[in-house]
Amino acid sequence: MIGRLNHVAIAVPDLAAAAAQYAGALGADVAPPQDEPAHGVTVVFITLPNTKIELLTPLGDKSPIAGFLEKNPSGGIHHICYEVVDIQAARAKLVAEGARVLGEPRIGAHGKPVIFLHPKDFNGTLIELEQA
Ligand SMILES: CC[C@@H](C(=O)O)C(=O)SCCNC(=O)CCNC(=O)[C@H](O)C(C)(C)COP(=O)(O)OP(=O)(O)OC[C@H]1O[C@@H](n2cnc3c(N)ncnc32)[C@H](O)[C@@H]1OP(=O)(O)O
Ligand SMILES: [Co+2]
Repeated sequence: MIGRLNHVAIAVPDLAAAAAQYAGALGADVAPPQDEPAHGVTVVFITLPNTKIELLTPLGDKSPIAGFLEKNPSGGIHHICYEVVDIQAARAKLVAEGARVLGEPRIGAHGKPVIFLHPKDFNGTLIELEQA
């Protein structure tokens, strides 16, 4: 069911510093910051030849990544995002298999519907699915 790796997301305490490090020390193609108020994060996308990196920092006082950064104050890998062809079909299959799907599909940073799967059901890794 899952297809291409769309992005690996890294939660960071200082978005500007992390973006500058990727652009400078790592010589990467770094896009400007993008506020995503519906998701409680500000993101910076970094385009690699075979996938993307999403740098994330909290936006607002109810960010879903606040707890993660409290536990990992220097930052860390927060989620991985796989593409699926049909998000509703993927959601129905995962619910039928007993996985905890975190809410209904919502429009993500690429203007496409996304859902999240609880990390405790997937080897300690938070999974995002994005409709391709
Ligand atoms: C910009 C839009 C979009 C895109 O298009 O790319 C995004 O990427 S938005 C990204 C941010 N949004 C989300 O993460 C939404 C889904 N996440 C959630 O609903 C919550 O973060 C969560 C996964 C339910 C965790 O909630 P939280 O309150 O922070 O933690 P808990 O205390 O409930 O945690 C339980 C348990 O899980 C561990 N945990 C938490 N987060 C992660 C993680 N990212 N990776 C691995 N494990 C995680 C946490 O440590 C707890 O474990 P124990 O301590 O063993 O109990
Ligand atoms: Co993401």
